Amino acid sequence: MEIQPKLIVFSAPSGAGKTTLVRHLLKQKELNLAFSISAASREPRTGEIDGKDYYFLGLKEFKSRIRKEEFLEFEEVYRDQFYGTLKSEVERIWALGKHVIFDIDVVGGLRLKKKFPERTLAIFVKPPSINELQIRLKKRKTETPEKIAMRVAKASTEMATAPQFDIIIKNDDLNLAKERAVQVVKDFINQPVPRDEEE
Ligand SMILES: Nc1ncnc2c1ncn2[C@@H]1O[C@H](COP(=O)(O)OP(=O)(O)OP(=O)(O)O)[C@@H](O)[C@H]1O
Ligand SMILES: Nc1nc2c(ncn2[C@@H]2O[C@H](COP(=O)(O)O)[C@@H](O)[C@H]2O)c(=O)[nH]1
Repeated sequence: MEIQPKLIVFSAPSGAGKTTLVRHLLKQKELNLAFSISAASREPRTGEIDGKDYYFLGLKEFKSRIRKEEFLEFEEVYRDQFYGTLKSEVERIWALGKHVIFDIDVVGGLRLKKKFPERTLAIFVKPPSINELQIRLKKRKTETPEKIAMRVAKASTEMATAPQFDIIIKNDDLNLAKERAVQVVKDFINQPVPRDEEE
């Protein structure tokens, strides 16, 4: 049976738990999801693999790809740190007959929703508080204190975008959040795409 490929977007402030929920969903094979590997201008963290976690392009190459209009969306999420979805990445996943799942910032998430309104489910992951974000990021040990401060400083503006998303998942109790994520994604991919957005 042919599938109607969809876009599942997870957006939130840094530390809310997007990656954790997306990884959980990718383990549910019956959902037929593939992760959209974003391009990033930053350096890889210890353990991150080029072509698996991100396409690590560096700033010069990233800007050159912007000029060549290779992105479906991109954003300077933090100062001099660009992230974006390459058009080729979404095409690659759709050619595999899979739905695309994204872990991207709130601006990028809403941009994709605007581009493909009917075939996108835009999910906002809501942390219990901004203070909790700081605690989680500290525990994650991937960012310097300065970078954590920069990420947390942006969080309240990002939280204000929550009502523009289709669904808000509160990520306080992680198991409950995982269950709800599986349920809403399952419901969405089982819905038909309205005719005007069919290819
Ligand atoms: N419900 C939760 N309770 C406690 N810790 C959590 C919960 N959900 C996720 N975490 C932890 O919080 C940290 C941040 O989670 P994660 O990396 O998934 O966030 P993120 O939104 O993807 O952040 P970023 O945008 O920086 O990539 C991780 O160490 C994760 O294990
Ligand atoms: N607009 C986009 N935002 C993206 C994309 N890929 C990741 N991101 C967001 O960047 C921050 C920081 O990520 P980190 O890996 O450095 O912690 C986070 O909010 C991501 O969701 C993208 O393609 N477009």
